[in-house]
Amino acid sequence: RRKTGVGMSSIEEIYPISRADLDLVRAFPKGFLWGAATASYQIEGAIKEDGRGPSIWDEFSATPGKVFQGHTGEVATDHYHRVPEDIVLMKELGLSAYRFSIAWPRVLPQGRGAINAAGLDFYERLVDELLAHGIAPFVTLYHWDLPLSLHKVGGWTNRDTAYAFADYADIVTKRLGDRVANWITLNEPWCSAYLGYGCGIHAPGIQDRQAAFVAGHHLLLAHGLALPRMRANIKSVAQVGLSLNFTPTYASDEREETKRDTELTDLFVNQWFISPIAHGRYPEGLFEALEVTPPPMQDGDLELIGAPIDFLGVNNYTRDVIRGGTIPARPDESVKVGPVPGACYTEMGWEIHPQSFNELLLRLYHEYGMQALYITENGAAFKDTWNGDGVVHDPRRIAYIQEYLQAAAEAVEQGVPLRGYFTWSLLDNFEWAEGYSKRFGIVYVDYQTQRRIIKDSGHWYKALLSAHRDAS
Ligand SMILES: OC[C@@H]1[C@@H](O)[C@H](O)[C@@H](O)c2nc(CNc3ccccc3)cn21
Repeated sequence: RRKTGVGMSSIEEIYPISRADLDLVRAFPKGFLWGAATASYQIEGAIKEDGRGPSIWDEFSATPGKVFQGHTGEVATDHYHRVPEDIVLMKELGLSAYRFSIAWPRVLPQGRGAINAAGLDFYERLVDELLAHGIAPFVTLYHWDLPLSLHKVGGWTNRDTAYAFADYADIVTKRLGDRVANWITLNEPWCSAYLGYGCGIHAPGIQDRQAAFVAGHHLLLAHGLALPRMRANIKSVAQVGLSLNFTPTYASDEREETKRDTELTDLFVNQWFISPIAHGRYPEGLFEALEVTPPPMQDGDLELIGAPIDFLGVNNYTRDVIRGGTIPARPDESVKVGPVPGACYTEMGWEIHPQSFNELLLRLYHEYGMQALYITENGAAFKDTWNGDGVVHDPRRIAYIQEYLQAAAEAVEQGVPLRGYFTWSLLDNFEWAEGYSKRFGIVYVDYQTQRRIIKDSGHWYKALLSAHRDAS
């Protein structure tokens, strides 16, 4: 074990940080939260244990052809049985916060009605263990694992599901609202709506654009209905937000059709959800561009949806470069060009482009008036290999996080109210339709043994977080 080459303090770690890293962390204010993120279906396993009910992802991943090599979340990283060791790992990494999601079907196996005490108890123990280790819980209430019984009566295309979500949020915040100060209602409703009901590559696997917009509205309504119920149960200092995914869109050339298609893609990918949340209205031209009719709304819906949030969770990984079609292509069919000369890509085929991350943060602050932002997901999948000892070299992930943090630091210096950063992900885990073929963790998981091995990026992240503590 050797001391860092240039650190200000005697940080003992396997992976040295650079002078540039030390300058980087100084850009972030005292109290900036450094964390890692996960989600229930991707890490817990134990899908039939202690009264958990089935979710749409249980059914979808068990359906042949839906997930890479038929992988499922049945075992995942077995986190359900490894909470104490995984929290020791978080402590070892020096995390000041941990973002995780609660599985709705563990708490309400039928989605509504009877509460599964063992499910609530599991999350209470998880929260108490985090607090005992000085790690702030950031709780996502919905990260895509909808109770199957609600899907059977329409899922997110049924307005009642929004009311069921508000009841679920009420139950969870009644139990944990005295201890959890950071709440995220929904993770990426765009993915739930469009990937789940529009193109169908995610659960429940429906291919119907109109249904996607009906589902999207009910997801937003769920958020809006839950807000007051949650605020009644949590401490006055606690904060509630939601996490939205953004993929900034750039024109590949100066042609008018390219500029038009780029703007329409931006409408569809980036404005669809932030506009109702920030401005209480859907973006002008969205429904026409997608050739759908406006989803059924009731009076008061948009006011509920546009109620103030305390922070916006920003999930960003990449950008899209668009080339215009000769006829107006629907934005969900826009032509994404690649590879971009000189660009680098992750294993997901996502371009590494920190500049677009910086520009996104500035836009969310200036155009949408967000008064507090957390990066609730940012990270990269690369071909990580483990040779059976305690080391996993992942220099490209270190470089990716360094570059994106540099872009975030510049946004902070430009006045963006960024309060924290959660890398995706703490652990390698079930990557939805890609199964276990894609590794995003700063900790490697050997799925044969469930052994956790901190990657070089985890050691580097630990040293960076320590340097920030020393510099604050
Ligand atoms: O793919 C990595 C993670 C995933 O594991 C998380 O559960 C999910 O919250 C998540 N969202 C994104 C970004 N979303 C996105 C959506 C459409 C195209 C590209 C990225 C990446 N990720």
